[in-house]
Amino acid sequence: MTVHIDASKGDIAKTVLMPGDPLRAKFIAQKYLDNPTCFNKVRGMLGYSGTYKGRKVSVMGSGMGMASIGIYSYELFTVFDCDNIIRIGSCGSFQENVNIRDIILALGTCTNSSYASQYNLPGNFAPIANFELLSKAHSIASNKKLDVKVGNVLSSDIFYDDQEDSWKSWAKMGVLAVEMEAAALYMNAARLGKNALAILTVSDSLVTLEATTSEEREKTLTDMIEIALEVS
Ligand SMILES: O=P(O)(O)O[C@H]1O[C@H](CO)[C@@H](O)[C@H]1O
Ligand SMILES: O=c1cc[nH]c(=O)[nH]1
Repeated sequence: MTVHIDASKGDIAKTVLMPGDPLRAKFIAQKYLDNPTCFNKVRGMLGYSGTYKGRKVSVMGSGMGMASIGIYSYELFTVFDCDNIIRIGSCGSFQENVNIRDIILALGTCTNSSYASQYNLPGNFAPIANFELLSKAHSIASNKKLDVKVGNVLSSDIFYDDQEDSWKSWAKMGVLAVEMEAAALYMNAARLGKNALAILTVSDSLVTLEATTSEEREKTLTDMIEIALEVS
């Protein structure tokens, strides 16, 4: 038990799916897990464990931003002995060929956050996905005939950016999309010798300005959720 997660060690599976939104965690648990039980309600950050195809799996909200997922993923990895955290989130496209509802496997992350400064490295760290989780997700998506994109994303501390066009500089470097958590998750996993992957569904496009509604973001992310559940 921690001040943020009111559970005992055995309550949480080795693999945890983490959407940003705790209500998405509840939706996934109720729709996909057999015998789901809620292990956390602290701060409304709902967490559930159950079974999927006979395997124990947990799903818990991470909250928005690197500070929030930094806390929850650190506690899941260190106090609850979780081995794998798969973020399932939404993102905004930076590229013309990345359309809304497309799925991205975040191979690597760029960030404007200072999260890595805690490690006192003599240079910059490149946060990357766990290769086994990523290749498993990729083959599951291929078997489902889903055309997923694999590449770099930006994990940003800023949702409402005063520099409206700053994303174009990342786009020029081939960065596919922006979200707000993967870099911190990948750094915690690297530091603690654990495994992480972010699977993202494009909810809006900074290129075309198209967007999905918040109801769609909560309920229509089924392909991404099913890939993550199959990986678990
Ligand atoms: O859909 P989630 O997982 O919350 O992810 C994205 O949505 C939030 C911003 O609306 C940020 O958390 C961002 O990373
Ligand atoms: O962080 C995010 C998530 C979705 N869409 C965005 O534009 N930014």
